[in-house]
Order: sequence, then C-alpha cells, then structure tokens
Amino acid sequence: TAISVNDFEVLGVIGSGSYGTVKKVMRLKDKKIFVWKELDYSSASESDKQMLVSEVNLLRELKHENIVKYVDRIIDRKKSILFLIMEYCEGGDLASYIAKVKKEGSTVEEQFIWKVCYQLTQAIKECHSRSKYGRSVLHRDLKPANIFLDSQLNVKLGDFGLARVLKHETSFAKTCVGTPLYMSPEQMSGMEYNEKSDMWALGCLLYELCSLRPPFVANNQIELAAKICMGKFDRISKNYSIKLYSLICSLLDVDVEKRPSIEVLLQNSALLNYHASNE
Ligand SMILES: CNC(=O)c1c(C)[nH]c(/C=C2\C(=O)Nc3ccc(Cl)cc32)c1C
Repeated sequence: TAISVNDFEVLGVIGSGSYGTVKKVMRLKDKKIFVWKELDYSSASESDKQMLVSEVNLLRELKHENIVKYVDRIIDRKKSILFLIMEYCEGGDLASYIAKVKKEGSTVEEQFIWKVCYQLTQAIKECHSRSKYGRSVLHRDLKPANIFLDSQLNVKLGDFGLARVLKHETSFAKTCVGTPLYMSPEQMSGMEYNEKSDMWALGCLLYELCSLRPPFVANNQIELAAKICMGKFDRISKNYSIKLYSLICSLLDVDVEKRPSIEVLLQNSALLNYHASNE
C-alpha cells in the first residue's frame, strides 16, 4: 500500500530555502527517524513536472554510502506537494560544523579532513561514473551546506540541486542569489559546468575545512571572479601536512588540464594511505 503523510509524525523543521523545506519526521510503524523534503510543484509547468519525475527516478538509482539515501516519496496531488523521504543525518551539515568549530576557536583535525576527502571522492566518482553511462546524474552542489554527517561522522553528499529543476521562485531564490564562492575559473569565464569543476569545488571545501574560510572571498561577484581567475590564495596553517596542502593546491589549479580528474585523485598516495589505515 502506498505510504501517506499520516504514516509519519513531524518532529520539527530542519531547514528551508530555495529548495523547499526539510523536516525531521518519525515513521510511526517503527519509530525510525527520517527527513522529508517538501517540494511545492504547484507553480511548475508540465515540462518541469516531467523533469522532476525523472530527477526523482535518478535519485532512487543513486545508492551509495556517501550519498544521502532516498527512501521513498509521497505525492499530495491536492496540495501539489511532493514529499521526498530521505535518510536522517544527525551530524547535520558541514557549513554548521565549520561555523561551530570556528565559534569554539578550535580547528578541524587533519584525520577528519582526509576522511571527508576520501568519502567525497567516492561520492563524486559515483556521480561521474553514472553520467558516463548516458544517465545524466543531477549536478550536486559540492558546498558545505549540501554535505551532511551521519551519527558516525560519515560524509553524505546531499541533493539540493533537485530544486533547480523546480526553479523554485520562493523569496529566497529571488533575493539572494547565493555568492558562487566555489565556482571554478572556467565557469567564471562562461564555460559550462564540467567534471573538473567538481574537483575545484572539492579543493575549496578542503581549504575551508583547514582555514575555516573559503580560499576566495570578496565583497561582490566581480571582485570574486577576478580573485578566482587569478587563483591566488593564502597558505593553510602549517599545522596541516604538506601532503594535504599540495593536494589542495593541485585541486585549486586554474589550469583545467593540470587539475586532477577524479581518477587521478583516487590514485593520490596520501589518500590511498588514509584508506589503507582506516578501512
Ligand atoms: C544544523 N543542521 C542540522 O541540524 C541538520 C540535520 C540534523 N540534518 C540536516 C539535513 C539533512 C538530513 O538530516 N538528511 C538529509 C537528506 C537530504 C538533504 Cl538535502 C538534507 C538532509 C541538517 C541541515
């Protein structure tokens, strides 16, 4: 029998924005905790709805331990709301994690940064490999707000990109077009997103875990684009190893050709060592 919202109890709102609303819910039959994302498709065109259906079907196929698990969906045709039931990540998002570390005046441990790097590399590999077999997997924002942690502090790549399908015109979307802090130089110069752009974004993320701030910051988009295309950033603290710093430098290479692909990154000796000593 199809599930309905009455099979769940809403425990609270986790977040809301252009992607819709994410709520913490409990499945009544087994008391298990999930989140559901409410996507209001009342203003979506027929083609948007069709795209939404195919993106949700893609979500269902993407099963990977480092990608947030899609569990089920509920369609409320009366209210034109799609509820996506997803796994609950009790560690929250990396953006909040970084803010907390910064507020405490402490730093992120190098071992944890290697763990994030290794697990995100696996998630990116999964996304890239699928797009090779013709199924264009949804481009997933590699930014701290879209990366989540489970109870064992394992990394899970989120799927906020889904809302792009809806072109959700909430006030959030209209007013602040999020500053593209992780946008790659080639994207700034008009080239469309490619797999090497994900590697740049990964470099920005690892840099931010070390320095508790992004490698490139500016007061406006023009200044930001100039800084990103220059590709100059402050060295991370000497408390971090040269291996980590050189990995970040290789990812933050403005030359797309020289920037490592996901395959090259998977052969990185330090990353292989991390995995070998932690499997
Ligand atoms: C401060 N952050 C939180 O409290 C938080 C927690 C405990 N969980 C989340 C978010 C998700 C969560 O727990 N599961 C999710 C599945 C998909 C997506 Cl796009 C987001 C989530 C968040 C943002």
